Amino acid sequence: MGEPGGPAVTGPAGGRPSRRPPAGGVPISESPFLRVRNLRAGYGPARVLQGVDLEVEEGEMVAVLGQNGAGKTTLLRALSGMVRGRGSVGLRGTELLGRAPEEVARRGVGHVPEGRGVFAPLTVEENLRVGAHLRPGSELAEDMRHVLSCFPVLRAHLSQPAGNLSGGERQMLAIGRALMARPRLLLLDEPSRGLAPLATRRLFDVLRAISTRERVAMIVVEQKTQLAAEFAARSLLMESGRLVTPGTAGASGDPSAPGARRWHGSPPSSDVWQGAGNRSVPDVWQGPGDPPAPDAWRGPGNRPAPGAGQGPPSGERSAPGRPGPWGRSHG
Ligand SMILES: Nc1ncnc2c1ncn2[C@@H]1O[C@H](COP(=O)(O)OP(=O)(O)OP(=O)(O)O)[C@@H](O)[C@H]1O
Repeated sequence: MGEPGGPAVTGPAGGRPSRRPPAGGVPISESPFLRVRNLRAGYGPARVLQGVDLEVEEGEMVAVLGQNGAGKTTLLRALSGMVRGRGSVGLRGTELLGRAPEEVARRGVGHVPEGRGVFAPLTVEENLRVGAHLRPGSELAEDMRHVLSCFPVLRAHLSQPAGNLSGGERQMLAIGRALMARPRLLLLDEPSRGLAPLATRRLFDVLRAISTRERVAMIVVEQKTQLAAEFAARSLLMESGRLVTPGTAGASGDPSAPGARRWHGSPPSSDVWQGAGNRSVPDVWQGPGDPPAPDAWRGPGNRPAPGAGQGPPSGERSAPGRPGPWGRSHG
C-alpha cells in the first residue's frame, strides 16, 4: 500500500465494507464513532462554521478540503475544544461540546495544529513525554517505542532540542507527541504543508498504517486533493463554513462499484487547489534512482538499518484488524 506512484487504495480504512445511504434519505449510521450535528462556531461575533454535519467511523481517515478561509481549521479547533461551539459533537456517545480542550484530549481526541507546534527548547524526548502527560506513566516507555517505530528518524535526535529539527522532522514530532496520548481520534491540520512530495507520501503511509492497524480515526485538513483522494477513505469539501459534500460515514458508497469516484459530490474547481507545488505534476516518486520496491521501508526519514526492526506500527503491538494497546478506552 502506498507505493509511490502506485494505485490508490480504495475503500474505508480497515477494509470494512462500505454502507450505502438509504435511498432518498439522509444517511445516518446506527452508531458512528464520531457524530457531529449542526456544529456552529466562530470567533466573537464572527460565525465561521455554519452548521456542520459529519460522521467518522473508528479507524477511518477523512480528508477535509476547501479554499482558504472556508473554515477547515476552525472545524478542527471546535472539535478539540479550542474554539467554543454549539450543536453537538458526540464521540462514542459522549458529548464533547462545552468541555475544556484538556478534557476533550482525555476523551481521546488528539489535535496537531497547523504550523508544527513543538516546544523548541525542549528535547525531542521531552516533547514526546509532554504528549503523554494525560496518561499513566507506566506505559510511557512502551508508547515511546511505538512512536519511534512510526517515526524512526526521531530516534537519532532524541536528546536534541526540537528547535534544531527540520520542518518535516518537526511535523513528525508534533504527530508523535499527539500519538503519545493514545488518541482515538486524531485531528491533523495540513500535515503535508511544506513537506517534499516523498516525505509527504511517507508521512501519509504511516498515518494510514496507524489508522488501519490501531483503529485511530483521523480528520485531515488537506489542500492537496490528489493526496487526499489517494489516502483518505472520503474527501469532503468545505465551503463557507459548511461541508458541501455529505459528511456522513455511509455516504461514501461502495468505492469498488463500477463508476464509483473517490470524490464525493462535485470535484473541486481548479481554484480550490492551493497546495504547494504544481497540481499538474502527479505526486509520485521524485527521489533519485528508481522508486522503492513495494515492500521497502516507507516510513518518514531515513530507512532503518537492516535488522533494526523499525517500521510503521509493528505487528508486535497489534495483530492486523485488532485494536492495539491504543485501543484502550479513555476516560
Ligand atoms: N483567531 C481568529 N480570530 C478571528 N477570526 C479568525 C480566527 N481564526 C480564523 N479566523 C477567521 O475564520 C475564517 C475561517 O478561518 P479558518 O482558518 O478556519 O479557514 P481555513 O479553511 O482553515 O483556511 P486556510 O486554508 O487558509 O488555513 C477566516 O475568515 C478567518 O479569517
